[in-house]
Amino acid sequence: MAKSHVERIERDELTCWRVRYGTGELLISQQGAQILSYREDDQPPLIWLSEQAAYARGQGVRGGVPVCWPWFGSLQRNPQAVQALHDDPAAAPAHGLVRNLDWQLLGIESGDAGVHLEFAYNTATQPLPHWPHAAELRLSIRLDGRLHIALHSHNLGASPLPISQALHSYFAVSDIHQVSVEGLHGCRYIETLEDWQQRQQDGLLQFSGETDRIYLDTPAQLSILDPAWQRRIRLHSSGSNSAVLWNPWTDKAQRLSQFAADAWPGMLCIEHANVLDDIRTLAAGEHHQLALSLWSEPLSN
Ligand SMILES: O=P(O)(O)OC[C@H]1O[C@@H](O)[C@H](O)[C@@H](O)[C@@H]1O
Repeated sequence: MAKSHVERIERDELTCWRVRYGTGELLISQQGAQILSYREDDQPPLIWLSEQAAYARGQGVRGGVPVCWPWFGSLQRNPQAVQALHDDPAAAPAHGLVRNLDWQLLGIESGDAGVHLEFAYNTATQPLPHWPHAAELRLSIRLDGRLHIALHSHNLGASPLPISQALHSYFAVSDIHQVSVEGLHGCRYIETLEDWQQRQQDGLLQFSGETDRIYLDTPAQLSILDPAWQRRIRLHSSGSNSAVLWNPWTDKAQRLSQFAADAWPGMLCIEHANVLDDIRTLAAGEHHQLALSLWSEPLSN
């Protein structure tokens, strides 16, 4: 029977929970309900956390799985309907408003089958700056040999609520030059580094320079093939048909906060999302769930 254990710890200014189940260990901060790291004892981390991460109030932590909501990326690059919910789109921060705020921990269930934590953020009781709308967010995190993350949005208002969002997951890889992403063949993508031109993926995605792409019509199953670490990270999602693939490479790495200049070969972001023509408009009272399960398999499988 796998053993489980949950303990509350402080990392500098942030309250966190360290969660163990069997060979798995998760670290989660209350700020942003952000998964900071995830590893299984017998292998390198699955989720990457920067060596230069700062655990400071009001500042996103570099790495883990930040929640981007109620918009993803630059608000001004979002469809007009998403921008219109904000009082001042030109002054809005990237990646929405909830990644730097404390969420409420609703409960922890720990048992033989796994450990489950549930966080909530209610914009009716904890208003967001310049975004005067009522919605409840829930983030469910379950560790049971695999990691399951579900971001649930509920429109509490009387009008339709258009949102974009993402689980901005940073994955740990042996060396970005050697990994491939499987499952994107045939998908349209927006090349944000070249005037947001639309292109189409042909075959596996491999990396040879700065990458910042928005893939559309994405399937429910993607994977990261990592021969040097002899593993494949499986990613199964629901409620999402878009994904952002990002590696800053050499130059952008030097400009990023909390990011060592030589850290870029060891990480890859695959951000399961609802962006561009995959944004979701929740009718009054409607719910939407964006979910991701991840685990690794040895390459012989
Ligand atoms: O530094 P931030 O706000 O966490 O954003 C990191 C990256 O997030 C990615 O989602 C974007 O596509 C990149 O363009 C961006 O640089």
